[in-house]
Amino acid sequence: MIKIHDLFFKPFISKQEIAEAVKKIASQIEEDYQGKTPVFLGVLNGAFAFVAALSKEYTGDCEIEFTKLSSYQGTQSTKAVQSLIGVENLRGRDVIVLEDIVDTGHTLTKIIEILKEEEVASFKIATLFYKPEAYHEAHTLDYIGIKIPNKFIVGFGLDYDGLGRNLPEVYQLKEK
Ligand SMILES: O=P(O)(O)OC[C@H]1O[C@H](OP(=O)(O)OP(=O)(O)O)[C@H](O)[C@@H]1O
Ligand code: HPA
Repeated sequence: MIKIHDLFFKPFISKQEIAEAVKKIASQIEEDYQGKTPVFLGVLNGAFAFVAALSKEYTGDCEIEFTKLSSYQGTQSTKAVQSLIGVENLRGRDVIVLEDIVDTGHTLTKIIEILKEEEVASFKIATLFYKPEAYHEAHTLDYIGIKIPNKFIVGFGLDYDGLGRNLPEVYQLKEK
């Protein structure tokens, strides 16, 4: 068990399970994008670890870009998704959004709105973690690493109030 700020977390997803999920997504994308050069669009901050891991597994041509959106405060999602770094030069490109987690889907909805405005040629969504019980948006997710219950997690890019992103495995909030 670990303590971050005021809360306790228990081990939940191992490094090996994460590595397998990343490999699975990389090979699915490779199969779907043969002969193309997709742009991987990582959503900062949380997706940095997933983008780094996935891009090392991906053997085809790809470009890597980042955008920065923020919705979570503490352990709660807010509907006010702020765009902190915008996207550039995506017009006419095949974009694959790389998210560390899709939870309520508010962030994803905002990204999709932005990609449509940018007139990309196509877009798909890849997420390492997905909380189906929390997701209430209409858009289908194209590549899903690991489905998890609706409980707060940290590690592998995900934080609790700024801490925990550097943990190589994932921990789940321990309920009292
Ligand atoms: O589906 P949602 O409920 O919108 O949650 C998912 C988003 O929440 C986290 O980002 P956050 O807003 O915490 O910013 P961060 O990546 O900088 O931690 C995560 O990285 C996703 O982008
Ligand atoms: O469970 C979570 N943990 C950390 N950040 C998050 N952003 C959405 N869901 C989560």
